Amino acid sequence: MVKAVVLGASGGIGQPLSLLLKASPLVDELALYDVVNTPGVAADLSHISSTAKITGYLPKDDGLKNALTGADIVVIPAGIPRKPGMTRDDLFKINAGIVRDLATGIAAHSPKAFVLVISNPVNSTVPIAAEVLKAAGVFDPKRLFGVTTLDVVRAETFTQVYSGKKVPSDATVPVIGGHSGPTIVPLFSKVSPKFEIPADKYEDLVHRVQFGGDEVVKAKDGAGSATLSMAYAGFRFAEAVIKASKGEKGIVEPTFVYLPGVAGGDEIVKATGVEFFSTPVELGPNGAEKAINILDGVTAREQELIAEAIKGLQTNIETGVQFIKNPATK
Ligand SMILES: NC(=O)c1ccc[n+]([C@@H]2O[C@H](COP(=O)([O-])OP(=O)(O)OC[C@H]3O[C@@H](n4cnc5c(N)ncnc54)[C@H](O)[C@@H]3O)[C@@H](O)[C@H]2O)c1
Ligand SMILES: O=C(O)C[C@H](O)C(=O)O
Repeated sequence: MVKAVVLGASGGIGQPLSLLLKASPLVDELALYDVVNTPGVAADLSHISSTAKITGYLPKDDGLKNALTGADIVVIPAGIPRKPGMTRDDLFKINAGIVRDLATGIAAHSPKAFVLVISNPVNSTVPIAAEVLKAAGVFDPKRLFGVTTLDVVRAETFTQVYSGKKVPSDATVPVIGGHSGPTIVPLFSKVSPKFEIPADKYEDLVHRVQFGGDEVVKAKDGAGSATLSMAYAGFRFAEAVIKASKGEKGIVEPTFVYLPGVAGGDEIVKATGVEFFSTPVELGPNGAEKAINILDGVTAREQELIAEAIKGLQTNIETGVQFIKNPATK
């Protein structure tokens, strides 16, 4: 039996993500939580004939507790999205508190669940969730993930656009680092099986992967950021976590994790100097079983991109950690 919970289920990401989870044969029970509209969204989805039993909760009547109790996997797309001219870090002021409060609920009501954080800025909201879980004494680094799958999906898509060739279906373009502008580092040299990127397209391709989110924010013109592609990516990652938890072997996805708590992570901390980092992670029954170090043998240009990413990440991570450790200074 798998119980999935979506926190922020009535939003632009939350609704299509809930639709995909409701339609999935991997999910037996689906609980939707938001500060608005969940009874309606749940009623609507309940008419779909897939097997997942669905319920909707609002904050009243212990809604968060009831949604989370018994959860195996909790996906968090709660929080405000960007408008043109904003960076993801501009969302911190509001979203940091939202993620802190939801993580507090998870610590109390579903401390063993896999927690997938979508809310931006991911580079800071994941450290916030980690600090909340640590303070409650229930932090398991193998079970907390920042969802960076949309960067991987974009890298796969744009690679095809720029090369004019189909990326083999068994190939993943690894994207490492974090989830904002220059902290996003696609490693085209590490695509396996090998896939040549035309040299004259390389810089444009990297830029599109790093700033793909801005393209959508601009096109939506004040109506938010990526929602449908994010729901697709969020579902892809949630499905990977669920399949691995059921024993399926060989599932590897890049994701933003707390490295010191994941096997293989220390080596990456040594190389980067940061404790939270997105890297390909082998998933298993307990979550993140192994952080895979793909930093060796990257190109000189990729080396530069990684150094730039680390600078940004250091600040973002510290901002998140301090928000919980020293709330008075915020
Ligand atoms: N990780 C990624 O790759 C990625 C991609 C796209 C968007 N995002 C981020 O995801 C977040 C959501 O984006 P969206 O477009 O769905 O926004 P949205 O405004 O459409 O939806 C957010 C939902 O969160 C709900 N919410 C607010 N406070 C809440 C709380 N305390 N508890 C529960 N629900 C709460 C709102 O009511 C709303 O329904 C944003 O922060 C956005 O930047 C991340
Ligand atoms: O760009 C955004 O603000 C949303 C999201 O992080 C994205 O990459 O699309």
